Amino acid sequence: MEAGVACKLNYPTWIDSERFGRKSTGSLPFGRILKQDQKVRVVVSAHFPVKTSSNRHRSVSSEVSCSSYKNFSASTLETGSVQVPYDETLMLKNKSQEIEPYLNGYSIYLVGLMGSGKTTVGKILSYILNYSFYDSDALIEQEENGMSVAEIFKLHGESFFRKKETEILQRLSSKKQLVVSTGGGAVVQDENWDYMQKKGISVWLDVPLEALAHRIAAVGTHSRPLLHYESGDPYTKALKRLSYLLEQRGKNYAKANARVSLEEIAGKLGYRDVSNLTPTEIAIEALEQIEGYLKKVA
Ligand SMILES: Nc1ncnc2c1ncn2[C@@H]1O[C@H](COP(=O)(O)OP(=O)(O)OP(=O)(O)O)[C@@H](O)[C@H]1O
Ligand SMILES: O=C(O)C1=C[C@@H](O)[C@@H](O)[C@H](O)C1
Repeated sequence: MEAGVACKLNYPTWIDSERFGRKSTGSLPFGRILKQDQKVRVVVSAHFPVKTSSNRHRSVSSEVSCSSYKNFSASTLETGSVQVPYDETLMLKNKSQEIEPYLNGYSIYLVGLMGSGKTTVGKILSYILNYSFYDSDALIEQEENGMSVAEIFKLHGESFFRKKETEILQRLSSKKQLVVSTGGGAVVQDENWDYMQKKGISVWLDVPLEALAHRIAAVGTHSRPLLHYESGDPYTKALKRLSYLLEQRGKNYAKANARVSLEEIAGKLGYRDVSNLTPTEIAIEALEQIEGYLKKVA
């Protein structure tokens, strides 16, 4: 009787390169026919063409399986995984190319609490997708002759600011190929959702409150008027107010077409803390979630 031994190295999307073509996930198989009683030693060795100076690693799984000749339902003999360095910029580029046909020029509206990284991640997305970037808070400040959001709140009140925010979103809604970082409170008004959904996809950056409070405390609370109501050190002030805001707005953020949970990304990548995540890793996940949403509604 003849038998075949097959070996397979599974590789995930991010390992794709010109070498492997532009398939998504896949495997590199090889096989050999064995004569009766013949033994074979299998050594899995792979070189991944990832050029990177990064010391970040991800896991690639390997699998050795065996099947009888002409019978392709192989049984798995051994599975394992290797840690290989990866280049997050290359992964971001691959992901953006993969998503382009589905995205079809639709704008991306980032929603989330203050400090959730809408501006930081938004700029990365706009660069890689070749989209224009807008920050709705910054547009309001520009239109108010450079007055800061905090000054606008103080001088004209919150309702004036909210009206301006809606006007800005209405204006942006007629355009495609934008990445928009929206104000943290934009999700509260239904009208704003109509504008965001007109030619856009909404993405919620869901960041744990403690991480948000740390970020905000690091840059100071002075520019964020809604934190002025609280007392205590900057971290405590931020945490108290953000907890209240999330309670009020959680269901509004959850209306977004896609959700990017930093806790989930950290879990997936094996990081203990969300603060280990880079903005690029978050941007990659945002593209993945957008792709998932677009495939679902296609
Ligand atoms: N992944 C990250 N890791 C660590 N710090 C980050 C990350 N993303 C953003 N930050 C920092 O958090 C702060 C807030 O980020 P950013 O301005 O992008 O948030 P935002 O959602 O646009 O905030 P706002 O709505 O208040 O304008 C900045 O100091 C930024 O450098
Ligand atoms: O959460 C909010 O309501 C706000 C967030 C900021 O982006 C600004 O839009 C403003 O400070 C209000």
